Amino acid sequence: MRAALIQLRVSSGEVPAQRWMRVERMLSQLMGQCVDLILLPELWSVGFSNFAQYREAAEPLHGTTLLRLAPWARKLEAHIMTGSFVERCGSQYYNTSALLDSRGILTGTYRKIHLFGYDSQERQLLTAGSQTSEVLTSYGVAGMATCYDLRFPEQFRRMVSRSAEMFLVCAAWPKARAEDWELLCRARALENQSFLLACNTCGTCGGVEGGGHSMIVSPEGKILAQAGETEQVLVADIDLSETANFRARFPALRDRVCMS
Ligand SMILES: NC(=O)CCC(=O)C(=O)O
Repeated sequence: MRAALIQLRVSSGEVPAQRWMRVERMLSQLMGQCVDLILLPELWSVGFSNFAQYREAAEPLHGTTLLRLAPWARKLEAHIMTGSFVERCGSQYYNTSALLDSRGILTGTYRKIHLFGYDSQERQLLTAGSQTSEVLTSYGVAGMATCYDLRFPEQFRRMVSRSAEMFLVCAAWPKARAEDWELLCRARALENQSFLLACNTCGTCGGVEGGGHSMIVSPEGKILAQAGETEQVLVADIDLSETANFRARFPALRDRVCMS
């Protein structure tokens, strides 16, 4: 499987339309590259730290993000994990990401469970999701998660218990905690013997510098590909049979003991 992570620069000085233009340009550059799965970061259109814009930027589930990305999924014949957007549902607002299949059909959604309360208004403005998300794709079962969720191993273990074989993570993780980012991405992959694809932002939004370093981690916890600190598309080939092979060779997941 060939994956492409669109590490987008999200800066306060820009309007979402400018980011959309760059995203669509990067998607058009993927034409002919036989990419199977594309990921975008967390709240890339509004900007994670642009809290004052959340309400105005909110959209229904089948809103702008899905409507604009679905034709790209069809054109590129690739799954697209849309990154997250502010979803409006009745009077509630969520940090929601979606997975489109290569026909542009919505196959999975995830509402961020762990909202970030430190130095952030996310927890005041949004409602937390309550369900993990495991989506059956043509490449296996994908578990979806968002940024701060990386600090909660029980969420990833639950997804593995529900058959996840790889994790798709969108993020707006700051440079200030870059070491945590790498450590947590590798730990969640290794302890769950699963591929982990994590797509981050870069640029400075609301005074917070995005850390970049989007990465693809193997089920053995090794970084297979990693972006730098600037805007770029990270493309890498992944051998998904490694998951089953490693789980059979070193069957730690079979030795789980129920602690509750
Ligand atoms: N967008 C986020 O969830 C930020 C998380 C973060 O900065 C951290 O966990 O540290």
